[in-house]
Amino acid sequence: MTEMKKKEGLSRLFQIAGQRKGLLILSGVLSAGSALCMLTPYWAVYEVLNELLVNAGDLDMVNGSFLIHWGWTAFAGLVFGLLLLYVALMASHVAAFRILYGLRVRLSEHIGRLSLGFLNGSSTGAIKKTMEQNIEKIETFIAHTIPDLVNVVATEIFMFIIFFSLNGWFAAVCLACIIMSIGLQYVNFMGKKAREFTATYFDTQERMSASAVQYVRGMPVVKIFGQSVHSFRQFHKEILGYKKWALKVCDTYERGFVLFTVLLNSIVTLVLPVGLLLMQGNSGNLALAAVWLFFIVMGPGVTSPVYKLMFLGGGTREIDEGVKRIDRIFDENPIPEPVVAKNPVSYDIEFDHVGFSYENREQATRTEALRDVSFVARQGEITALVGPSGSGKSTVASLIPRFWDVAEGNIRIGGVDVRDIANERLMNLVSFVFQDTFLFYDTLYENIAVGCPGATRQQVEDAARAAQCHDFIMNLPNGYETRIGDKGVYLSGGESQRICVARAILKNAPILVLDEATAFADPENEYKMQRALQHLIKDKTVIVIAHRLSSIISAQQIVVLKEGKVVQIGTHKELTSMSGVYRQMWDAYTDAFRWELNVGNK
Ligand SMILES: Nc1ncnc2c1ncn2[C@@H]1O[C@H](COP(=O)(O)OP(=O)(O)OP(=O)(O)O)[C@@H](O)[C@H]1O
Repeated sequence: MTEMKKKEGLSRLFQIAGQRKGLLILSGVLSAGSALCMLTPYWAVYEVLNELLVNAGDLDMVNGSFLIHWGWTAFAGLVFGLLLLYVALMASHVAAFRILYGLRVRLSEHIGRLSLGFLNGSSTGAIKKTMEQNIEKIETFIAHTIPDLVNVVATEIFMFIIFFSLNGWFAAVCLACIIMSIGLQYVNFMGKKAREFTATYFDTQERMSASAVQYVRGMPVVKIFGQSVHSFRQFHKEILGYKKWALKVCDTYERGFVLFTVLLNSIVTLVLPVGLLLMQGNSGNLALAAVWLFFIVMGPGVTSPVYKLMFLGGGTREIDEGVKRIDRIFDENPIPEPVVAKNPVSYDIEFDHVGFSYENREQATRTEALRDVSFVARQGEITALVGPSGSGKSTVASLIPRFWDVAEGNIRIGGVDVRDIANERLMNLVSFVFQDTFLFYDTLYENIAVGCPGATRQQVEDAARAAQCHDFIMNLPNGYETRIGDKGVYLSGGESQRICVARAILKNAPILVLDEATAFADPENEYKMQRALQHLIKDKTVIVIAHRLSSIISAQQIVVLKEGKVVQIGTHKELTSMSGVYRQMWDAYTDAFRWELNVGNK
């Protein structure tokens, strides 16, 4: 892989395509053969013109069967050419889909080895786009662009062989037109400045579509907060920005493009005077006249492959960008597996002087999230993490299953550093109920059963009962077989979260991390869920991140974080009996509660 990553642009694309060299060479050869066959009509036109001109004085002398023979030859050439092209495209498609399959498998395997932090972050949208669209673009390159490219180049080469074999002067005029126009396009589009220019143009285009999406998506917020003018102003600004660059691009490339088109279409204009000059001393030369006529009729034919070449070039740039994004994921380092894996037998979690910073590679910055964090979460106890927003609670929880690796200190499970536990084993040790629930597009049964693939139906239903979701599932039209998202079946935030809790209950891992797990529940369900959790957490190491302090009063230990540091540790009783961050939070919480009651009593 390392060797592969060094290449960029077209050479990188050809390197990927090279994985199925045999099929692609076959496709190229067939495509070139098809180009050759497709030129038979040109040859036929020349032969027919020649026959007609030679016998122009007495058309009765024209050999009719000769003309019909060439007519059939042209037809056969076309049919055979199309047939070859069909087989060539079949070969290139087979190659493309095999390469795509291999790439997707390798990418999936690689993503499977990456840290969960990378996957859980904002990059998931980009990964999805890479897996779907960017890989699809490679299909376009291998299945279409390569055979097209071979076809276009072969057509040009064969055409010029025919042209030069007929007449060097006329052929040279056509060749000069083509070389000059391609050169002009190259200067127009390939210069460094032009590339930067195009990049800015694409950026403004992307910003405009992003802004449009935001405008539409944020419509409820925009309406409720009366921000329509401001929000539309932003969208309007992006449209104007795009317009400015679109006009600039048109203005800049206009002259060059016009010149390119004029030059390409000037073949006949140049062939005519050259023919006149050649015919001057040779007015009776009918063979030369036939050739001249041939160039007048067929000369412009060499230009269409050039146009095709130009569009192929434009498409290749976009594919190249897609490959860069694929390589960016391959560049992401997998989570290192321990050389000698150790297996913890007890499940106390110990944070020992842990320090951690989030890294933003694009902007080359770091955000320190945790500093010198030390505490022990004991097995069979609930450890609650509390603290103001941004104090690092979620970060502490995510470091346990190695979403990221610590920068300083150690995290140990049963005395074993998490980095010394095999990744799969670590994943089996920890159940995580996230703040943002995730349900698969599948039945509710499968959504719960995913927690423990070998579970029986009874176990799945028991888990659902414990998480207080059995009743609402049974009220749905197809019960456990209801598919989420189908026929307008959607679950509320609380219901989705309970499905995730059921999944965690079924997994029955010795370590349970609950990130705001009961946040969406109404008081009655919260009580029921608390009871279910009580049952679930027996003998387990439980870490709860909670904002509603009432839900963690009974926790055996509360770790209070502030600005990434542990500022207090104790039980609710101990922490409320002393001044400090927790007391302030508790006072604020109970004040808010009293305020709510007072308002409610009025
Ligand atoms: N993926 C990330 N990339 C960069 N910085 C991050 C990332 N996630 C969190 N942070 C930063 O790390 C710090 C701690 O965030 P964290 O989410 O752990 O806090 P929290 O206490 O869980 O907050 P909240 O209660 O609001 O969920 C914050 O300053 C936050 O901005």
